[in-house]
Amino acid sequence: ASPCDRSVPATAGLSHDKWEIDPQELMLLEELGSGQFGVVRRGKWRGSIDVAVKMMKEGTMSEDDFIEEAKVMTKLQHTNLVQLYGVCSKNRPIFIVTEYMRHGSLLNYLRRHEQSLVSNQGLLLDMCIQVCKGMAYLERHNYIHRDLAARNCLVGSENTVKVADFGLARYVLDDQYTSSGGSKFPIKWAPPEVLNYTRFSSKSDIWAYGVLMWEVFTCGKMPYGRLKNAEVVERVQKGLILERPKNCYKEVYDIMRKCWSPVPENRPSFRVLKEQLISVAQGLL
Ligand SMILES: CN1CCN(C(=O)c2ccc(Nc3nc(-c4cccc(NC(=O)c5ccc(C(C)(C)C)cc5)c4)cn4ccnc34)cc2)CC1
Repeated sequence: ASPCDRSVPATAGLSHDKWEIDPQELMLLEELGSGQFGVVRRGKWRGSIDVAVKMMKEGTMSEDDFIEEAKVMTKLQHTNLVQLYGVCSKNRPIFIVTEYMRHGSLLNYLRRHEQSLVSNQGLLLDMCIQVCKGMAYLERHNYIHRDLAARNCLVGSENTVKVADFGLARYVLDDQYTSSGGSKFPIKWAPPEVLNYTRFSSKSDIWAYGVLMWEVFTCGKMPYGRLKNAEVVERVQKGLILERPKNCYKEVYDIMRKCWSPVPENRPSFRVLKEQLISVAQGLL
């Protein structure tokens, strides 16, 4: 019945949990890759909507806590956030269903298109601005990403770039990933207060965003090259920062450096950063 049909009670259709997706409405297609949690596949929802389906390997995440959080995540909606459509939580493994991004991770995209991107500072800056817009939305909603990096952003059609997996890090059970001493902890994207006290905040997301800008302007190089995590921790605590990428505008590098202020409060907000990046983009083009 159409929503304006008076004969049907207004709450019809809301009886089941809105964030719960019926697996029978999903058609699973090719594998897109596998990550921390297991296999990710492309799919079709209700026959026509392109989706990505994360099939959560048992024992990799605290599922009940995540399912609870999914209700909040589905409400976070922005053109630069990969939209969570819902979860299939009635059987195992649980599925996380999101909008589909056809060009894969930003990191792989940068590496694959280095030749055409390296001379296109305008496009690189635009990618950074898109990520900043998504992060400014999360900041406004007091939502911390906790693992912002080019590998956790995705590229869709027309060079759209979106932030993915925001907040998901809280539900990972592998303490090699969750503890700052673990082998899988993203040390190279972490500020001093996270290295020392695992104190996450929107200001620690800002530090990670500065490293993501460095990844973008180097077309996907590994920050600090082959340095071991312990050596990076030592350098960051001594106040050493990443060098200016080759042919990266000075104004852009100056903004990166502000994201790496040792004191969290001295780092800009995503709201301020967005304005600064847009004015640099206008000044350069
Ligand atoms: C021409 N090229 C051919 C090759 N190619 C692809 O194969 C390709 C195409 C599209 C892809 N799209 C997506 N790929 C993924 C995907 C694929 C593999 C692994 C993952 N990531 C994960 O599984 C994962 C990410 C983060 C985390 C924590 C919690 C640690 C932060 C844990 C797990 C995501 C998710 N998506 C959500 C929306 N769209 C996508 C991924 C890959 C890209 C295009």
